[in-house]
Amino acid sequence: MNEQISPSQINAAGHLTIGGCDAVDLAHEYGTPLGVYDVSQIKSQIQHFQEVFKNNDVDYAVCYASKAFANTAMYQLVHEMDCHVDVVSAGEISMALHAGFPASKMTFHGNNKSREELQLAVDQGLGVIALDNFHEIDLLSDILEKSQAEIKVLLRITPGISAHTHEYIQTGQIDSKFGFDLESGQADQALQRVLQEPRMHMLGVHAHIGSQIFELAGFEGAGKKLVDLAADWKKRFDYEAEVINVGGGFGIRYTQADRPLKPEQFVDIIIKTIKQESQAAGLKTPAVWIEPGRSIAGPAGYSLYTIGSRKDVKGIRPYLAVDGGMGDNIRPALYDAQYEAAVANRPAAPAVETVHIAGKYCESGDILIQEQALPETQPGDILVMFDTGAYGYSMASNYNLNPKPAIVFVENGQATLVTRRETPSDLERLDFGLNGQQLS
Ligand SMILES: Cc1ncc(COP(=O)(O)O)c(C=O)c1O
Ligand SMILES: N[C@@H](CCCC[NH3+])C(=O)O
Repeated sequence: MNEQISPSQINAAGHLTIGGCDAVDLAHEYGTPLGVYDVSQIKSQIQHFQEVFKNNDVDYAVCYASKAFANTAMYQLVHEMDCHVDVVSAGEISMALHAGFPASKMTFHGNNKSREELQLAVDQGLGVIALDNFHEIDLLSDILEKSQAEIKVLLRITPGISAHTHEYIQTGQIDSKFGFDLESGQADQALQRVLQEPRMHMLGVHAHIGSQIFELAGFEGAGKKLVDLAADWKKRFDYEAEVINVGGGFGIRYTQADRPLKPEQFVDIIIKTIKQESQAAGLKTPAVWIEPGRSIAGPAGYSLYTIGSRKDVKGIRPYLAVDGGMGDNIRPALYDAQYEAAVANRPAAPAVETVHIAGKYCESGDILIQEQALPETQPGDILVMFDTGAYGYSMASNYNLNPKPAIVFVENGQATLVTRRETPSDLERLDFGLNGQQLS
């Protein structure tokens, strides 16, 4: 049996349960592909982060990086759990506001925020703008002056750390599109500029070295660099950072080959590093902010698919196709990301073969799992893919005009539909006919 499944998750019918709900019943009731989130897993990961901060006696904010997975219910849930959020677009800001998430607890990120997005952030009174470049400082300055408003800012720094992860999800190396570079003096210039802006309140520094990182050294290095920078700024510009935000990126287990530290263990070491280095440099201990996305949403998410066609090729692994694929999870095609799966209606059955799990999209690269050991399967069986909660639904597309799946939250045996499945009319709603008129 897959090591992701504990015997207590198998019910009397022999089916996998998620959050106390029968996965096969969920698939039949809500249809497939289906995203299922175990709410108690989300809550307990957030609590683990919060406990680590409390144990280390530092001021903090856990800012959920909502790009990992956002819908109205998720914003409500993380608000209930006393989190801040990291938002990166007018869409994320609007949905968070719609969900009742307080603007004051949002940090706005992005390497090319538009004037309209910055204006929205100012009008709504967002808590913090993470400034990424000089163009943005000019835009924000102009907007604040015209709106007679003020706002807190963080400076996003590129710390010059190449984290060991897929190159598409590295962000801390010098050759990066994000943030102010340290080596060339850009970061110093940005600080001096912001300190002259009467309507910007300089809160502190930010760095995010990348995503799905397992090595501690990168996080420790980023923490040290940010404290060194804060100490240097205190000395040279008489400015002391109140907040050091180390971003997210804590790696999670997708397959047996992954053996990361627990996300809160990374954070514990980051906090200790920042505390020690600050004391050694004669600085007050700053508040430590983190921005975990994947580590909160990823392990709590499961994708349910219905198994359909099968193609056996002589001498080669069979292709077992499911009713979703790269449209609801682009990660295997984009990053060669690895996942594990099981048959939800027979999770304890012994494996008899190794198959490719193929999606239904018109791309040869639409393979969700290259090698998955499975028991014998028939069309109609329900396949569960584990740890799909981050960057799956949020990166979903309508390729081949397939609708995006529904999302269900489960907890204590109760299921709640929180995002309905798209329908063909959802896909047509933005279109006009050749004559420029909406077709009835
Ligand atoms: C600025 C920033 N913060 C936080 C995150 C979240 O990262 P992760 O989902 O790996 O925790 C990202 C995405 O990589 C990011 O760009
Ligand atoms: N989308 C990426 C993570 C990028 C995070 C955004 N900076 C992934 O699926 O792994």
